[in-house]
Amino acid sequence: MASTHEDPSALNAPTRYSAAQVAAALEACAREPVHIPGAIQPVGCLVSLDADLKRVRQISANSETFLGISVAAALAGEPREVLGDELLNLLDTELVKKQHSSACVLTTLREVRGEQRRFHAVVYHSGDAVVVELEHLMCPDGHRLLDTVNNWLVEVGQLDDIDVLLDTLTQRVQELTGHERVMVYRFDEKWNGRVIAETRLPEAKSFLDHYFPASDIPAQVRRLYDINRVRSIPDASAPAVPLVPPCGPSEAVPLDMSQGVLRAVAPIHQEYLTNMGVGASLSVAMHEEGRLWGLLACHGLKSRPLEADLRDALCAMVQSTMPRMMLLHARADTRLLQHIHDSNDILSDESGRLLGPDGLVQRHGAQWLELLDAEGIALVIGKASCGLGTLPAEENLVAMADWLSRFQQHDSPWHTQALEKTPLAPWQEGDLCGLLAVALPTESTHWLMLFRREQRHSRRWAGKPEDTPMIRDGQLILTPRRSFAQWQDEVRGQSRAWRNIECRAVGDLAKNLAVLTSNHEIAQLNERLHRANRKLKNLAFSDSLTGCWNRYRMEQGIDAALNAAERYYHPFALLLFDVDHFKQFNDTHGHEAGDQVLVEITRALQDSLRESDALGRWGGEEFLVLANHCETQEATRLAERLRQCVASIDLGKLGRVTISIGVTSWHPGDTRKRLVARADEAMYQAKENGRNRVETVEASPAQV
Ligand SMILES: Nc1nc2c(ncn2[C@@H]2O[C@H](COP(=O)(O)OP(=O)(O)OP(=O)(O)O)[C@@H](O)[C@H]2O)c(=O)[nH]1
Repeated sequence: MASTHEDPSALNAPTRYSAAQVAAALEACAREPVHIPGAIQPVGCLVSLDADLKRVRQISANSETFLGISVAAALAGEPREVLGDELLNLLDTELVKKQHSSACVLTTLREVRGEQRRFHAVVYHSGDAVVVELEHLMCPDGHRLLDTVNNWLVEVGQLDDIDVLLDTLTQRVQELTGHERVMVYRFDEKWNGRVIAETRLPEAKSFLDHYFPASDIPAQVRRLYDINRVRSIPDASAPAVPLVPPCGPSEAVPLDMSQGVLRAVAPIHQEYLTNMGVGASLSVAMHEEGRLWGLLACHGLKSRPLEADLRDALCAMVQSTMPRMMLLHARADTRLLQHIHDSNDILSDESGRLLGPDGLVQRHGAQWLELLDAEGIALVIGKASCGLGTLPAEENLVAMADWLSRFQQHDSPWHTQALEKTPLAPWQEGDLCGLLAVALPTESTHWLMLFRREQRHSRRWAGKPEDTPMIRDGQLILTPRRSFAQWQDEVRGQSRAWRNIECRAVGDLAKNLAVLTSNHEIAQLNERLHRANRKLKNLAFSDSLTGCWNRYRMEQGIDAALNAAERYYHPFALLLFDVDHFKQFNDTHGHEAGDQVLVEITRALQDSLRESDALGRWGGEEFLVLANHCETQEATRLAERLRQCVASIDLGKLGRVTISIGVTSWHPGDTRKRLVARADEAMYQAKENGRNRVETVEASPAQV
């Protein structure tokens, strides 16, 4: 038999009951007033007094056998006669004067039928009344119990594994109380219980790993566990002892016994225990950060008297287990977060270049998938996505992200175990039915998504849940289950649930990814800006035909050289040249061929110049060489070398060209204009003197 739904309360209903009928039955069950039964269990005796402790209001019908005083005498007499002076004084000082709102435990000696008896008293306020619940203390051995609790405190501190911790707790409790079966029962988010640890004797059947539907422990019973951690039923079949009178003198409802230990067992619960084969039961609530987390549940196959002191010691053991368990949970959670943070520590790849979204997912995705136990990870950025592992098609990822962007809050994770039950169902693919999605904080259309596969599993229920409901007086009511024989259903269409800590880890991951992808976008933008700047700079400073410096850049170069020369006396020279008979060349071979010649000359000369020298086009077919750290003689030698270089260029069918070079060198007091004019004069002389030659003009003596 297979069931695809998740709600165990629905599981309780065979198909002939409607959902509304089941809901109404559950609600009726949850209203059952279990805290005001008007009776107690026979293991003790209850006395309720006026708040000023002057009058007995109610007493349980077993007072004669328990305290040696008849109900009539107790109600007519003084509280002192019922409880004894010692307890009455303690009540006054410990509960009334200190205004305790929760229950206190007191012990007292009192004579009963000529014999001194020791009593354990749980005392508490209930409405206007002060309530005293008395139990006999048979063989008080406080030291043994203190030792047991102390030993447990030491042992608990040494256990580093939650499963071992809970198993050990059930073992120690079983050794202490002798119950045939001791279990830790954990609630899920829908209040179904699952037995996660168990110690039992061979005669008790195992409930380990079994589920109990939420209706087994209805809401009002769970609420009682928030008020009162312990529920002890030493004899499940013992008849209840009524309170006399049934209500307090001025009250219309029976006494609220939420804080006590003797509260009578509701008939429905008695029937439940009997059907389960349980003769005695003891449950201690386990809270995690104020919320009921589970129960330590002890079952005796027969009735099993339980010393009140032992019950208190057991409660202390369970309470001291919870902080340790929370610590171990917190440690495991911290480890997960730490792993996620560690994997984010690498902000760039080995070469120092920032990785883009795709690079990041490819590089770290496998690790994240392993840590988060997921099948696929995708980063959806607007209309595009990148990812790793098993994922829906890109258009489906984008459609899901689009829906999330429009309909979900962006500051908290969105998750599901069953996509088919959400509006994202149309885009679900295959068995990827679990999704955890977090918006990147920088951009609401960017989503980090993790997918989990369906995790089909069987749930073993303790008894067939359909056994529960029945029709009484034309109404569906919940009755205790009659059969606890194992029954199994199969859960389909669901992935493993996303834990809170996993949501947090993915939230942190999304934050880091947002920073990394923004950094990458900024880096890319910078790179583009840088390239554009370089291009602009080249355009502004270089000659478009030859690629050498343009006139503007050359002027800057001469000015810089002039400054360096004036300040540090760094000499430099200018070489101005143009192509001989270039007009004729152009006329013969065409302007384009002329251009080609200028390019060839530039390439050849640039190869033969030093790094510190610069070649620039001064205008038309005129070029300038700025030769740094260079005096006239050296400059003239350089010019000669350049002349020869040009003359040796083989232009194929175009033949060869020559250049005439005018050289001048810096003299103190020179300006750019003066320098260029001297170079021009020198070049003119070279032309005049026959071309294809070098001439030098020094500064005039007047200038020197
Ligand atoms: N192809 C080409 N020709 C250019 C360029 N700039 C200037 N010229 C030409 O260069 C020639 C220069 O001619 P002129 O100033 O008469 O001098 P020349 O013919 O070289 O004679 P000399 O300099 O006296 O040897 C002109 O025909 C210009 O059109 C250019 O960028 N490309």
